Amino acid sequence: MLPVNQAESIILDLVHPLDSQLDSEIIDLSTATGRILATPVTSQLDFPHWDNSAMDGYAVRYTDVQSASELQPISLNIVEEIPAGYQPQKTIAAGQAARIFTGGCMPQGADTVVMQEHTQHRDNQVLILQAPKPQGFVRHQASFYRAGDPLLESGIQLGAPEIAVLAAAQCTELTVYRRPKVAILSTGNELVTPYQPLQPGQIVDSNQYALTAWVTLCGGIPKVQGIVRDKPDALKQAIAQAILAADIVLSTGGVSVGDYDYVDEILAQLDAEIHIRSVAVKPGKPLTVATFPPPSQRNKKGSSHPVLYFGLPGNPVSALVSCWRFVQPVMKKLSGLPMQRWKPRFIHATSRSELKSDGRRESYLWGQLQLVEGKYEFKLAGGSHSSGNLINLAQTTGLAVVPVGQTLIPAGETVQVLSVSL
Ligand SMILES: Nc1nc2c(c(=O)[nH]1)N[C@H]1C(S)=C(S)[C@@H](COP(=O)(O)OP(=O)(O)OC[C@H]3O[C@@H](n4cnc5c(N)ncnc54)[C@H](O)[C@@H]3O)O[C@H]1N2
Ligand code: MOO
Ligand SMILES: [Mg+2]
Repeated sequence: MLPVNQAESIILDLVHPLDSQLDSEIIDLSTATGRILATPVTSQLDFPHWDNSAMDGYAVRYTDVQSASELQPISLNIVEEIPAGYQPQKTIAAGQAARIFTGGCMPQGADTVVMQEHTQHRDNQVLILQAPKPQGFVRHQASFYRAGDPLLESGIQLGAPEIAVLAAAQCTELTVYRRPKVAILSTGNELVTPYQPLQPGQIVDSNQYALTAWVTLCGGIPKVQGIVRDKPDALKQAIAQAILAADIVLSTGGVSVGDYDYVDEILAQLDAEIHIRSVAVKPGKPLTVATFPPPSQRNKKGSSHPVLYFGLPGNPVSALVSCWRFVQPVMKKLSGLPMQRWKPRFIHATSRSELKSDGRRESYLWGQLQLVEGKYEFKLAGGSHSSGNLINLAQTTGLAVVPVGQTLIPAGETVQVLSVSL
């Protein structure tokens, strides 16, 4: 059994991130949410595009109004009205002002905006009741961003603010990394789909659904391979097919020492290189990690990297915890995210209850990470912490770690919690 940190570094060393040229695609802005830029983006537009007003008020020449006060207001002639979207036609001369609204273009000659609250409007005249700051309330062209400068770097994942920036910059075609393809297969004679009636001894293949959901949330493309029976020939065929379909293969079940646990044997028959067979982690001890050589014969578009195979344990909690702990950083690293985004995130939190372990394996206890008055707390899920109990896994946001050699973390103590949120 490998210690968790050793397993982690072996696994992460096996990952070849997608290639920014060979593994990229051009997509439209409207479908870009969640995608990762493969090339930097530059805009040909300045931000703001032109000098404009930050307030509803009057565009003036600062020198005209610098001495204005309530006692000695200064009167200016209004020569034009400038709502947003209107191109000013007049140049503001001495003694003149333009009525202007937020977002309106500054007219020639004016350099300052006086907010409406510091003025009095009479017919076509405005009284300035307070001296503004020079250039006050003017948003100057290119003061936020200058055309041609770098706008967004490659490796950035596109969320709402980035999508807004790209839209404003009229960058409507984007080069992003393709989404990693992940083949998912479940092994087990006892498995049926959620749509089939259960016969005695059968259970539902929940892992297929859990992993499909998780891969989708990670930004991958799940390639659902279905249920494979615990028969060597069927398994061999299914694994051979899965590695053709994907960058990563996730199988569940069949990796322990039982008579029907064939995964490792089949991987060896298919000439996979097996890097890990078990890890000192609870849950998730039987974890097989293997690679298949690059698919050189396959006439596949994209870079040729080894296919990474994860033989995850069948127990539903073990399968998902193994994914969170070991495969989540793999997915992120593969996807083109920079290191600070793919490294597992451990958070110091105060445990609300005592956390127990047998001390032999690094134990991961599931529950919720909560921010209480600015500090993280860990709330252990109630009920059994058996790796077969997926029921209380619902709503998990963190996994509290009890290190090897430790059997108890008392309530109120600090614990390291792996955040599983994406
Ligand atoms: N003698 C030993 N027995 C076991 C050991 C051990 O060290 N010595 N390790 C135990 C641990 S820990 C785990 S974890 C499991 C892992 O078993 P496998 O990966 O071989 O998985 P299976 O035997 O196929 O199934 C285990 C369990 O999970 C259920 N299962 C399987 N697939 C699914 C699925 N797709 N959806 C939902 N549930 C699934 C299956 O019915 C079994 O109950 O081995 C222990 N045994
Ligand atoms: O490792 Mo198993 O996952 O303890 O149940
Ligand atoms: Mg088994």
